[in-house]
Amino acid sequence: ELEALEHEGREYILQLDKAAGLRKNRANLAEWNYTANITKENEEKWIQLRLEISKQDKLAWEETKMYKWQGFQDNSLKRMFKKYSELGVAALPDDKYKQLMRSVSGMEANYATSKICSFKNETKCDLALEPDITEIFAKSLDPEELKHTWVEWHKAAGAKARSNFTQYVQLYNEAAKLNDYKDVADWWQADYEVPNFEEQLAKLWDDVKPLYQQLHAYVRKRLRDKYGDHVVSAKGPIPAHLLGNMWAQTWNNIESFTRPYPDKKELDITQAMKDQKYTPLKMFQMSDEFFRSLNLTAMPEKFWKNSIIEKPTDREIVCHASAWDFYDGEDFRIKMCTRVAGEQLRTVHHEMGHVQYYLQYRHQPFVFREGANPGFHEAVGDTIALSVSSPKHLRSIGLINGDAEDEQTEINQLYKMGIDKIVFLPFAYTLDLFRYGVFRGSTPPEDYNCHFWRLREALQGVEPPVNRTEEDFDAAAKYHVSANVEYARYYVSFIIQFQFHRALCNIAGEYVPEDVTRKLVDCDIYRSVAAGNALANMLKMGSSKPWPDAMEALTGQRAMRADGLLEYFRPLYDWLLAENQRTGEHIGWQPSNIQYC
Ligand SMILES: C=C(C[SeH])C(=O)N1CCC[C@H]1C(=O)O
Ligand SMILES: [Zn+2]
Repeated sequence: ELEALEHEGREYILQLDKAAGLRKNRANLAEWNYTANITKENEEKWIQLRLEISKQDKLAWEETKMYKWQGFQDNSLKRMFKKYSELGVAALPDDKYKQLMRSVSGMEANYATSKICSFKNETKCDLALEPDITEIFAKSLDPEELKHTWVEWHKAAGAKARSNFTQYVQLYNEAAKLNDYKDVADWWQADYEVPNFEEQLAKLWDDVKPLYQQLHAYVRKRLRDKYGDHVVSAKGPIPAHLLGNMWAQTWNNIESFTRPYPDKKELDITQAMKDQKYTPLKMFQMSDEFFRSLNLTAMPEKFWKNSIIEKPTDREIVCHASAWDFYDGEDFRIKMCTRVAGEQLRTVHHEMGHVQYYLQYRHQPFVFREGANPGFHEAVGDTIALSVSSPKHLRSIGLINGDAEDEQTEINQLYKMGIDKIVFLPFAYTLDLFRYGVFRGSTPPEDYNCHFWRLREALQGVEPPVNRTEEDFDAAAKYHVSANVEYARYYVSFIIQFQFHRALCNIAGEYVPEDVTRKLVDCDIYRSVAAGNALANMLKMGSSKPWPDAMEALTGQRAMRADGLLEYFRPLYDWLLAENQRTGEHIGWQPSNIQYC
């Protein structure tokens, strides 16, 4: 009898899954049409379609509830039923669902179309985040220009989003409760399927904090050397506008004047890419070739036809890089306003990693066509980029000229990787610790900006360039806050990508513990079919099993741990400890003199 019920349940869920796949295809096409051409008409079409689809989702959900699936034998079948037992935002009544959709697309459109006036020419007021403002932050060494650009962007993209954001929090929390969660923080953390996710994040930060503090102290000293102690104090937080990035989330753009051994050549490959006439298409073709060298899947023909890899000039689009699965097994796309620069080559690999994951799990039921957890999806491309960023690989593709690997160039290399990977962690941690507080109500709207900056100062040791008030809303000046994209996934990714990298380097024979000729920092898995097959086996699983199973399949570990990252950066940590002692630099930071609460 139970056999028959389970058999009937399987028939049902597989047919439901196919129908759900078609709905995802239609929804993603409508979202693509809106974000690739931001108009009121396309926004309305996307909202109407999601409303129509929510009705079909609700019918399917009512029917699924009738099955006694908890008692089934087949774990995979139970996992499918469990996932389809959660309705999602469609649980909201129509009017509230529409309001929620409008508040998010309103924030996202504001972010994507915000323009500011130039510091150097105040009548020129058409500067967009990409490429104009990003280029200013990458190149300008004028603290006043950087301050102006920072303040204007945060006014246009942050403050303007405050009312939409407040409404979004209210409605999204209602949807969370309708799905049996306490609040959205609870809902977001459920995707990681561990009971103590937030404690795990805190433990990882405890493990990495000493390394971050040493790097922070060293960079603050080098910035003080550059700009003077009236701009950068000896013991306070670092002013956020001097770190080469609007959100101070990666400091790679200040490598040229802060690297440990300045007489050794610069490792940033942007100039070499420009000299060699790199184009966005060439960057994508190189990434595709790297994946193929691992015996992974080539980008399908539709990818090259349908993707947008350069900023269009005839319309407004969401420029923030994104990868898309249209759930039909052949239509996969990237939308990116690509610039020819070193950090963009990493982003290209990041996005191509998403598409490779889509390709590897495209035979799974639709409901399992996800990352093992959201952090896995963000880690694939970055893991490949760790090999691409190695001096050995960059030399092999002619982006850096030969230089004997000595102690000093290795420290410079680890420093370059550290100001990208280590400094990102407290930024990512801040962004969702802040939003957990917002969704839980411990951060009410009147405290949004004060709590945001209190966390940024406590964890990142950065301060705003000027005083802030609750007229501002600086969190929304970051894409993911304006676009309702959860961010702990990146914090997880920047930890587990080093576990993945170490495992793949081991399999490729590129890394042997304690063997100085096989160091992790020099590892390049390029052309290792063995490494590619191991990665593919993990990617093929999608979310069909709990993520510890996927982690174990590739690394032999069942938990996310900082040991991979700490092993990778060990030589840099030792160097920073000695260097900061030599210069007597204060480690850590005292409270800022800037007012923001
Ligand atoms: C490139 C993407 C698209 Se999923 C991105 O948002 N990333 C990649 C690294 C961190 C985060 C960011 O830019 O804030
Ligand atoms: Zn991503």
